[in-house]
Order: sequence, then structure tokens, then C-alpha cells
Amino acid sequence: MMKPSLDSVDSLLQDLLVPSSTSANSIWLPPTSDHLLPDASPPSDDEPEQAELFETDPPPWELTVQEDVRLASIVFAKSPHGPYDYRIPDHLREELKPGMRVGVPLGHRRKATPGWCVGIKEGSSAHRKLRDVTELYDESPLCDAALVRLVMWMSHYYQVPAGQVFDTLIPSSVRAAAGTRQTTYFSVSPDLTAEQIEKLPAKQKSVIECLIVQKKPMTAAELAVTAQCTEDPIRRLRKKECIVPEVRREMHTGIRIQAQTNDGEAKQDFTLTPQQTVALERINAAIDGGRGRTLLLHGVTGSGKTEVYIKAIEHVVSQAGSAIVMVPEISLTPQTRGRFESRFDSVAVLHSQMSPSERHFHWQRIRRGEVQVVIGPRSAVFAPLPNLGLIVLDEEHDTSFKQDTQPRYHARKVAHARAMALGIPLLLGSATPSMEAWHATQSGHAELISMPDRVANRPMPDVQLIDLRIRDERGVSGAISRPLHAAIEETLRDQGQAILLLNRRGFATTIQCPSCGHVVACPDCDMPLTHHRDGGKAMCHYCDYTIGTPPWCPACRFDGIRYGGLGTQKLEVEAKSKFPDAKIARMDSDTMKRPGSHQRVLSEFRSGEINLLLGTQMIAKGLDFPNVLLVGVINADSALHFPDFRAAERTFQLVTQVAGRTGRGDRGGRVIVQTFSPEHPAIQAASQHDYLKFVEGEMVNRRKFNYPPLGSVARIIIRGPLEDKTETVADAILARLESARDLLNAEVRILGPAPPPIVRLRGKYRFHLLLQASEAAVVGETIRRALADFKVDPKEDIEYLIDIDPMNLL
Ligand SMILES: Nc1ncnc2c1ncn2[C@@H]1O[C@H](COP(=O)(O)OP(=O)(O)OP(=O)(O)O)[C@@H](O)[C@H]1O
Ligand SMILES: [Zn+2]
Repeated sequence: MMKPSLDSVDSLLQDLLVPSSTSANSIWLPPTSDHLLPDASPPSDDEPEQAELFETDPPPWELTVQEDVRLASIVFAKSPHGPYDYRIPDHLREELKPGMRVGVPLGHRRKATPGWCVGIKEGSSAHRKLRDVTELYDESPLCDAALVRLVMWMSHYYQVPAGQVFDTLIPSSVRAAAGTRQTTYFSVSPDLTAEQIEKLPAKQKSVIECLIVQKKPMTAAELAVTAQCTEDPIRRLRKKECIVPEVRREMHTGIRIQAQTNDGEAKQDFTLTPQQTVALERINAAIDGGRGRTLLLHGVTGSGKTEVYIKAIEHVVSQAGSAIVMVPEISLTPQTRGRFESRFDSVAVLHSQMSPSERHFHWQRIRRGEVQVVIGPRSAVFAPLPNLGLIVLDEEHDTSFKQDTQPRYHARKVAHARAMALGIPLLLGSATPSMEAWHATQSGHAELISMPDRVANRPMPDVQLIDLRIRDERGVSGAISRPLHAAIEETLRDQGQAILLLNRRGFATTIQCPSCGHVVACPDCDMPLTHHRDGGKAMCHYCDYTIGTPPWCPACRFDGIRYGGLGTQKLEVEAKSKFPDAKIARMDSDTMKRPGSHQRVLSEFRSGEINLLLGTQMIAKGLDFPNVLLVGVINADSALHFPDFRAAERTFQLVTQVAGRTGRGDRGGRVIVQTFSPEHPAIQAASQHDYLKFVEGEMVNRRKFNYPPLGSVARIIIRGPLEDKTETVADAILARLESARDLLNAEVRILGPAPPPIVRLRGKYRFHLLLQASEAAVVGETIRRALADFKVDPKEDIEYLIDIDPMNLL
């Protein structure tokens, strides 16, 4: 039998799902297909070909009967990935639907292989050897037809097996039915006659009468209590088939919807500002328009975007619709939750600290249509709301919306695909829109809505740049410069609150021997270890490798080893000694490990128990505290010199966002930014609150090199335990990419293979290749062609990963 031709599968999908538009940026193009999958059958080259042994063609008189078979396309998470066709046996004909899990024979495997049904069609098995679907694992589909199409689109676009996308889309807690148990209910057999009942022994008779009176199926335990008997008569009735069992899967009663949370912020409802009113009108018009479109709400920090989202969702809910709101995980603060929970009857908040049964419970509620608003991080984009009317992506520029493991999807991109397929608006919101979103507004793929002013006529805070190259500015010791020191003192004196940003955790970021120069590094990643004061640990921030901090140099035994570089722990020590009366809290991923720690610190900050909050970018986003009179940025350049074309964009966003945490009340606010590069355009623009100036300048840089959003980039990472073997595979991939490019006559620039900035990670050597072209489809097709049947010898333990639209080039 023939192997399915990948080319044909591929080009079909390509035609179906990615319209070959000539528009500049296919990032914004929707999947638009109602179709499902092309024909294919599982590979069987490892099986003896039946045709060689027998005559398999059916005799002509059987052909007509065979025309009428129903086929299911099945995909798998592990190789081979499918889709392959299977015959649906008669007893599953009515039950099996796309979006369900099945078990099918695959190759020589003894046990049924689990897979997902992605399509059903009528067909003929006359000329093909088809095997049957043997198991059906779900009673109803785990995702509807629209989500199945989204899976197929993601699989195609991100070049990930559809089975793996399903496993991402449907949480494992749902697949495992976490928090449920099977219960057997009994009802009276319909065949049981009154005469037969009369003849039953007394106990059994009373059980039957019980069931008749109650008019509903009951469990054995319930029956025993109601009929006041042991379980023995029930067992006997069951054996005689006088009562029939029915197994149901039910949620534990133990799971409760989490109590509504709030950090103490008073409930609000205000009249909208004129800018908010206009924004809302335009969003509502899009909701009513019934077409898929993207809107970018560019509102400066403190312009009241959240209120606009809430009002727009109220509009959706008033028409019996529902909405998804995605926020960076870190903005899932009690404040955000509280604002939504106080305005809607039923909100489901999804977050990473949920237990599997909680997650499953919410998923079921969402699917049953009991939830109006789902709030969560990027994975909320898959929430199975039945009447979805709006998707909101708040802080759309945030890098946490890109998943950094397979499938490496971006929530913005997937949300766009889902919204367009459903014909509903996608609302992106940010004070510092990503270059991608901005470009979309400039190229006509998204509508721009601006809110250039803060609510209540509040001014943007003044920003003062401190040039750290000048000794007088820098101050004598420590990380807090003289002017910042004075400003903190003044703020504390005025009973105000201050926020200090330092985007590095730990105490010291390098541990180096001043005698021989040895730097203590991770044996698996070659990156310097960070010294953490609590517990005296030296940790790798890339793989969590941890040792006790060495008291002397491991290389030359010199005992004056030095801790260099500055982390939040060290800043905390400095702040405590410089401001002994201040109540200081540190917020970074080390102090925020325990569930609820976030909420605790933020409530204490709101109540004023804490007046100096310092931390990593965690404190830079979304927080809205009116009494914050000062924001200090300890080192604005920390992200500026990364080898990444987005370094300037990230710096601009971080500084603008953290600066935006002040001046949000009636008492005003100011910002002090310490930097070694005060003249850098990103820092200049951030200090002037000038987004337009920044994007315009940055767009020129991007255009020069055809970087996103003007072109499209993909990255292939090759990793393995031996450097030279890994490089050989990388070279082989390069050769294939080049010939695919030539074959397709595609204009694709291929860079590398080269070692990325992180040369070694978790003990694996790494190489990467970058592909660039003006259209995503061209990059994607080149990779698909090149790697369709590329296999690495499994003995060598070398992997390659495809990252479409990478957000991180380390
Ligand atoms: N129309 C209004 N009148 C008065 N206050 C308002 C109005 N709309 C919103 N606010 C308040 O203004 C503050 C800022 O709003 P919000 O937090 O939504 O800003 P934002 O645009 O999301 O800012 P950021 O991008 O910094 O997170 C909040 O305290 C909010 O309650
Ligand atoms: Zn490491």
C-alpha cells in the first residue's frame, strides 16, 4: 500500500487553511475553512502486505455494499501522527464525532493506540484496506467543530502534530476527568412485569417499589437506605436482571467555586470619560457587526482600559454571549479578578495554581455555558465557551503570551484565528502595543482606538533620567543613586508609597574569584550562577541547578571569592539599611512561590502596611495603587544589550509600564530612571511617554533588516549531547532548507547554523538557524518541505525544534 503523500496532504491543508493572500502580513490572516481532512491511511510498510498473500480486491458483487462506509480521520500525539482513515463500525456510527478520543489499531501494536477524531466522511473501502475504530473513550466531544479546526490550523501553522495540539488544548485534568468518580445507578428493568414483581421475596419487592416511587435511578447505597435493607437483595435483583445498571461519571461534590477575591479595593462604577465612551462605542459596533476583526485599544497607563473591557463584555453578555479575557499570569492579581467578579454573575478565573480537579470543574462549567467571562493566562484562549462573543487580550505586548514549549503558539495569533473563524472581534489592549499589533493597524489589518489621556484629567508622571556614568549622580555606595535616595525619603516622609524595579532576582548575579578570575558557572549550561542569600545557594537561572555557594574559589582555593552584580535580594538589604523605618516587601519569583503570596503582599501594599515595594518586572504591570508617589528604576539598561532584535522594544515597554504605576491618584507621582544609556531612543521615548516616537524609530530599524513585524521569522533549534554531532545535524538541516528554498523558488534568507547566546542548556549543546522572509507562509512552507521526512538517528539523542514567530532568540 502507498504511504500517504505528505506533499498532497500538505498542499491541501495549505489551500484550505491558509488563504494565499498577497497581503503584506499573513500573521493577520484567518483560517477560513469548513473542510476537514484529505484522505490518508496509516502507513503499513512494516506490515506484510496482505495483497501479497491473498487476493484482497472484493468480488464485484460486493462492491456496491462496500460503497457505504463511514470513515473517521484520526490523528495521534506520537509518531506516526496521521491523519489516517479508519472505518467506523456500525455500533459506533451514531456516537463517534469529531473532537472525541478513540483507540485504533496502528502498525503492529498489540494495544489500541489512542488518537483524536478530527473528521468524519462517507467513503468507500472498496479499494483500500481499512481497519476499524476499536474503542471510543468519550461520551461527547471534548471540543466542538470550530475548535477541531483551530487545532488543525495550529498544527499546520506551528508545524506540530495535531495530536499534540489537542493535548495542549484539552487540559490533562480534563482528559483524565480529574475529580470525578464513576457511580452506578439502578433503575427497574422495562421488561419486568407486575406479576413478576408480585412473586419477588419481600425485601427485593420493596427495593423495586422504592425505585418505582422515586421515579429516578438510584445508587445501591441510596436504595439500601430508602428501602431499609442490606445490599444483598439489590445484588440479587441485579443478577436476575430485574434492575439494570447505568454507569455515570460525576464530579466530586467537594469542589467549590473559589470564593470571590478582592484585595480590598472598593467596588467601582463610574461614568466613562469621553475617550472611554468613544472606545466603547467602536468596540460595541464591532461586536454588533458580526464580523471577525481585530481592534487595538492603545490607551496610556491609567487611561481606564479595564473599565472599557468590562463595559464591552457587559454588552456581549446582554446578548447572551460570553467572553475570554487573557492577561499575563502575573496580572491575575486580586485586583483584576475583583474588578471582574464584582461586575459579572459568573466568572471563571483560570491560573497555574489550580488543582487538576478544580481545573476540570471549571472546564465543565465553561463548556456547559454556565460562565460569562473566563479570565486567564494564554491557555484561556482555548476555553470552550459555547457562545463566545469577544476575545480580549490585555497587555497584548507581554511575552508570556508566547508558549516556550511545544506547541510554541502565541495567544495573540491563536486568538486571532479563533475570533476570525467565529466572526467575532478580537480586542487587543496595551499602553505599549507590540510592534506586531501596531503594524497591523498601519497596514489595515486592525483598527486603532486611542485613549491618549489618563482618567480624571490626571497628568502622566514626570520622568527624570539619572546618568549613572556620572559619579556625582551615582552616589557613593550601593545601587540607589543620590537623587533616588532623596526622593524615597521624601515620599516616605509624605506618607506616600514607592515602587523600585530591578529586573534580576537573587543576591549577586556573578560569583567570581578576584585572584584567578574563575567564574562559578552551571556545569550544564555554562551560564554564571547567581548567589541567593537565603540558604547560601548558588543557582542557575536557566535550569535551576543549585549548589551551596562555595566559600572559596573552586579553581584556585583563594578564600576571598567575590559576589558581583546586583539582584533584588541585595537591593532589599540596601533598602533596609538605608531606610530603616520603611516597611519593605520584595516581590520576585523567589518570594512569590507559595499560592496566595501575591495576594497577601498586594493587600498589605493597598492597606499601607507596606510602603516600599521592590521587585522584578512582576511589579511593573497592571498594578493600580493611588498612593504610589514614586517609581524608581534601578537599571533601565538591563534588557537593552541582549542579542535580540526586540531588546529596545522590551526596554521601552518595561520602563513605560513601570513608570505608569505612579500618578494614579490625586497626589500625582514621579519617576526616576537610572541608566547608563540616557540617550538611547527607547529610554528617551519612555521618559517622554512618547509611544509614537518610539515605534516610528524602531520600525525603521526593523525595516532595515526585514525583521518582524515587516517580515516573518522562524527559528530552528538543534540540541544534543555531543557538540560535533549536533552541528552535523544542523548542517544537514541547512542543506535541506536550502534545497527546499530553491525548489520552491522562495525568497527566504537563512542564517546559521550558529551557536545561540545560550550555547549549552541543561547539558545539551545548541545550534540555531533563523529563516526570514516577507511572508509567514513562505517561511513555513520552506521548513515543511525541508523537514517533512527528515529523521535523526534516535541513537544520537539529537532533537530539532521548530519555533515559528520566536519571541526569544537566546
Ligand atoms: N471613567 C472613570 N472615571 C474615574 N476613574 C476611572 C474611570 N475609568 C477607570 N477609572 C479608574 O482609573 C484607574 C485606572 O484604570 P485601569 O487600571 O483600567 O487603567 P489601565 O488603562 O488598565 O492602565 P494600565 O495600562 O496602567 O494597567 C482605576 O483605578 C480605575 O478604577
Ligand atoms: Zn544550568
